[in-house]
Amino acid sequence: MAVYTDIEENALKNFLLDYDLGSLISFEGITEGVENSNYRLVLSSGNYILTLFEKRVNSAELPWFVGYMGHLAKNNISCPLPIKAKDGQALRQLANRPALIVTFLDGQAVKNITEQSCLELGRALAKLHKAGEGFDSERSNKLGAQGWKALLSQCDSHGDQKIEALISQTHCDLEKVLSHWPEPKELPRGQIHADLFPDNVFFKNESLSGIIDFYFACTDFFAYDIAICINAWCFENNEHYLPQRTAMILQGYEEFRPLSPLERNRLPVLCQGAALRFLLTRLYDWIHTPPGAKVVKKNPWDYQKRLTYFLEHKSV
Ligand SMILES: Nc1ncnc2c1ncn2[C@@H]1O[C@H](COP(=O)(O)OP(=O)(O)O)[C@@H](O)[C@H]1O
Ligand SMILES: N[C@@H](CCOP(=O)(O)O)C(=O)O
Repeated sequence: MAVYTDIEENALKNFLLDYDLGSLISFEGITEGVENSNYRLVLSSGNYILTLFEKRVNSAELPWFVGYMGHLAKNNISCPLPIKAKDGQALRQLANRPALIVTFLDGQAVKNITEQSCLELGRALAKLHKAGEGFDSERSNKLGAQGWKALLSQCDSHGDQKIEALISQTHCDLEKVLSHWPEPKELPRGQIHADLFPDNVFFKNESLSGIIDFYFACTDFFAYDIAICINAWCFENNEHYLPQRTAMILQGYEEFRPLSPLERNRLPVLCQGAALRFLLTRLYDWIHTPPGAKVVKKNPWDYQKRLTYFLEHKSV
């Protein structure tokens, strides 16, 4: 459960006085997620999500996320819309954390990934990339290739042999990936979601209904966002790669944004990098998450398997 920060009912009621959203009916911490503390709010005006930003989010960058989500919502992307308080500001403070209320999206994460859901994912991703073109403020990818070595250097096994082996193998794999990582100008770039896992894509009546969790969004290669989706959506039981799912993501994507031959050609290395990025953050969290935190830690070895797959197979 990802609730790192508890909130008191009275503090929440006081906080809500700054908004025109009516009165508090109920609220509860949300069990899913790993990054921030999320609460579902039932207010007299409807349902909302309250996020208290934790560890990885730099509060100076929050206005970028708020601006980006607002821009997407204005451009017909079904995503959470930040709610402004009476003073016109969406970003506030609660329980000593930066806090944001956004609209609640209907729908649920897909239970069984199908080729049809991958097709819809590809379409939605291309539309997201196109819609982001009008938002020209840049946010560098802090978890991009230039940050991987620093992240790995902060991982210490503390004598655990299994983790030691993972760290040591990752040092070798990281060098391999970096040795042929594309130069910044080599591929088309723009605003990307950067964490479009199945839990961040909602479906309703079998159709894709919305995208959430934009707090890793940044400016990077569009094709890297596709590579993240291939990692997250196209493996069965974390073991078996299903290329037909990738084909469907690409088919859906190219209906709205055709890939250049170079983007296609670089997809395998981008898939390696995407696997490595999630391996690294999961490894970091595996080691650093405090024992009492109400969060289910994610398994880094699942992404080591993907990385090994993409290092051994140079096509997607
Ligand atoms: N705008 C939203 N509408 C509906 N549910 C949401 C919304 N934002 C978050 N949630 C719920 O909260 C959960 C955790 O949100 P998420 O942004 O993925 O958290 P984290 O960034 O901490 O991992 C989601 O899986 C979803 O169930
Ligand atoms: N998707 C990442 C972790 C971030 O979790 P989310 O709940 O914010 O999507 C991973 O699987 O490692």
